[in-house]
Amino acid sequence: MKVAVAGAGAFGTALAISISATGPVTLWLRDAGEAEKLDTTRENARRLPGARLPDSITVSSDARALAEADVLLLAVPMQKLRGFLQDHRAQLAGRTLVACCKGIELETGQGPQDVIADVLPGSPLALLTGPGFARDIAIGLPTAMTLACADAPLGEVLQERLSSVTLRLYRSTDVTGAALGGALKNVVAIACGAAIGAGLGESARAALMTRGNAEMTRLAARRGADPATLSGLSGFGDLVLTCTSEQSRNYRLGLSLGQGDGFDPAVTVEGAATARAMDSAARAAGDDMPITAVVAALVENRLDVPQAMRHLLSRSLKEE
Ligand SMILES: NC(=O)C1=CN([C@@H]2O[C@H](COP(=O)(O)OP(=O)(O)OC[C@H]3O[C@@H](n4cnc5c(N)ncnc54)[C@H](OP(=O)(O)O)[C@@H]3O)[C@@H](O)[C@H]2O)C=CC1
Ligand SMILES: O=C(CO)COP(=O)(O)O
Repeated sequence: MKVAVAGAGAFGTALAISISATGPVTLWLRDAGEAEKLDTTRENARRLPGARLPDSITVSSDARALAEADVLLLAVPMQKLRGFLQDHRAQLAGRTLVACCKGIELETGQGPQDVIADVLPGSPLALLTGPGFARDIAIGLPTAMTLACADAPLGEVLQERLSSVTLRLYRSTDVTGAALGGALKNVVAIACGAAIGAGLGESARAALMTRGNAEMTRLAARRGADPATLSGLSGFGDLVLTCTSEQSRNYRLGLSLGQGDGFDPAVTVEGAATARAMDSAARAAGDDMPITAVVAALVENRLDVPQAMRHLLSRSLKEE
């Protein structure tokens, strides 16, 4: 089975390194100059400095490399996924597509699996998500993630090929639940970073994580997901990681909002657009998503952190 990773950002590079331990893999990136540099230096100095590319990784910017793969891991940011699929529709047709991004498309409210089905209907697809920082995966620290695939036999094949000695993949057939967990934990991480950045304390963070988890689970269940998925790696697991570590870009954006600092707009922070997309969808559907609503307001500068916290605390008292 020929495997390629599309997108040589931090995560795509880390996945290629991990998968190369058990077989050859192609790492595809769109920029020919960057591809040449990466191939020569064998280090992604821009996105994942310090991690060496093993010889079993072939670097390419040639779109034909996409067409040659049986399985393609899509490691581009959520808001760029549709454009990537449209640009390479011909090469991607017939391939098994594994979405590795976490988020909800701002314009449509769709998750990665829906965007793939929209652009390339009928493509066999899966989702790779869960708690794992690119750097940890790249240097071989122990990591467990979720491989979600509605087609159970295909899920088993992918789980077998994409797992390694240090990257342990658990299978699920609940693609909706896994996708929503991965998307929404980033929103809660922004809220937690904002609380810590504003000096509101660890108790506030614990409250946000717990009520955020309740919000994620409620929404996922309403959309047909198994609530148990949200207690697993792709939900609770990733929520814990992202809400407690400064390695997380979503958490760091929250910290900067709480501290009143600027944040580099070039950094990939999926939770910002996802909060806005989910807030609109929740309002339209009459769903109660208070943490998502305040994060959307924070990233749109409609509220500051003290106002956001006052808003959450002044809601009517209820049963847990
Ligand atoms: N980093 C991490 O620890 C983890 C990330 N993820 C998820 O993986 C996804 C990607 O994140 P990450 O790798 O960190 O992001 P980065 O910002 O590090 O990299 C994004 C990559 O996507 C490429 N890209 C953007 N648009 C396109 C396009 N239209 N066509 C081709 N390539 C494109 C960029 O290329 P260029 O350099 O040319 O702009 C860049 O290489 C996100 O959804 C994230 O949530 C999931 C788990 C862990
Ligand atoms: O999803 C991640 C870890 O599981 C990475 O989180 P950030 O995108 O916030 O850096």
